[in-house]
Amino acid sequence: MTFKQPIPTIRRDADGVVILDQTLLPHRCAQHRLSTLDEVAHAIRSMQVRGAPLIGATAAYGVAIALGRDAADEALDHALRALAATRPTAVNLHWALGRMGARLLPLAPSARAEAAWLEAEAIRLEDQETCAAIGRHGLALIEAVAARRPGPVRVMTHCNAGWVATCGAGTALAPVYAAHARGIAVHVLVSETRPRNQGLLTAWELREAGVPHSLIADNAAGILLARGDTDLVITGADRVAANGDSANKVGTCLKALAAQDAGVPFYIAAPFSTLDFACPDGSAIPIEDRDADELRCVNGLDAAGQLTSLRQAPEDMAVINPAFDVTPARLIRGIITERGIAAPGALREMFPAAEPS
Ligand SMILES: CSC[C@@H](O)[C@@H](O)C(=O)COP(=O)(O)O
Repeated sequence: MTFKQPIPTIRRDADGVVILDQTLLPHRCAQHRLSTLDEVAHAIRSMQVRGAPLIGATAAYGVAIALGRDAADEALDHALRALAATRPTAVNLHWALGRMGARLLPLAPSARAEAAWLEAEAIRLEDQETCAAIGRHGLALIEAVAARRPGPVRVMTHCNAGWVATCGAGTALAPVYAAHARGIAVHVLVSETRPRNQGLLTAWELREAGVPHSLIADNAAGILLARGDTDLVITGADRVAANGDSANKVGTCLKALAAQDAGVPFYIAAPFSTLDFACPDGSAIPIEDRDADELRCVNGLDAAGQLTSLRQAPEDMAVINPAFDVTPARLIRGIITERGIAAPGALREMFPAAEPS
């Protein structure tokens, strides 16, 4: 059964795109139209759109939007650079821009805008297929647990790697949706994911889909793993190095360490476009540092139901805010891709023809 996004995370609208604004979720479901390169770059930087596969698709549409105004070599070069500068860690962004550049640079300027729209649409549609295939491969892991013991299969995840973060069903949540569709009982443990609380997006989309879940504090993961309340951990990734080291939302590595200690298998689910064979290991993955106010302030609804930002730490409090961490390959049982589940140390053997992104 093909997964249909309840609200498209991105769709073409004439010479622009309409996005689901993730900065307002889970409190408000609002869509915005983006019609300039600057608006697209801002949407990615501010995380109105976020999640590695969706960032890549959005950037591809951003190129098409820019070329609709000016398709000369300089304008194309400017669009590719401006979008590449928005966020450093998710390699899908750079993969998508590389693909757009390779497709468009050889063309005459007059042919570029139309070709850019077609290529961006292709990236979006391919992501739907990719998510579905990740779901099919990951489903086998959930089925294996369900066959072993009664009761719901308890899957812990971190951040949001569901449909909201992609153009399809998601990556880490795709196996969960596939299991739910098959009638296999699952219960998802959703960590909050401070400071940006992407776990709330995960809890929101699971609730909308009727998938049982519990929101947990990030710091509760250790005890829930140690006392045997978790069968599997599955998270997404923003960049997987050639040796299998995987960057994902900060806090992922702590879950992998706790999972290893508790003997719970830890999996990464990511499309092939997240594998970066040009990056030898995790130490070469650029880690994004984000604004200190993400920690000093919390967003939520006030008593009148208005979205508001509350300061919880003084304006001048020193903050360190890395947005991602790197989970070493030795802690990862497998990487669930659309082409199958690979052992992290065997990516090159499993995908020998892979081009560096
Ligand atoms: C399918 S999304 C995979 C990852 O991009 C996701 O787990 C993640 O870390 C997202 O980070 P974000 O900073 O919210 O873009």
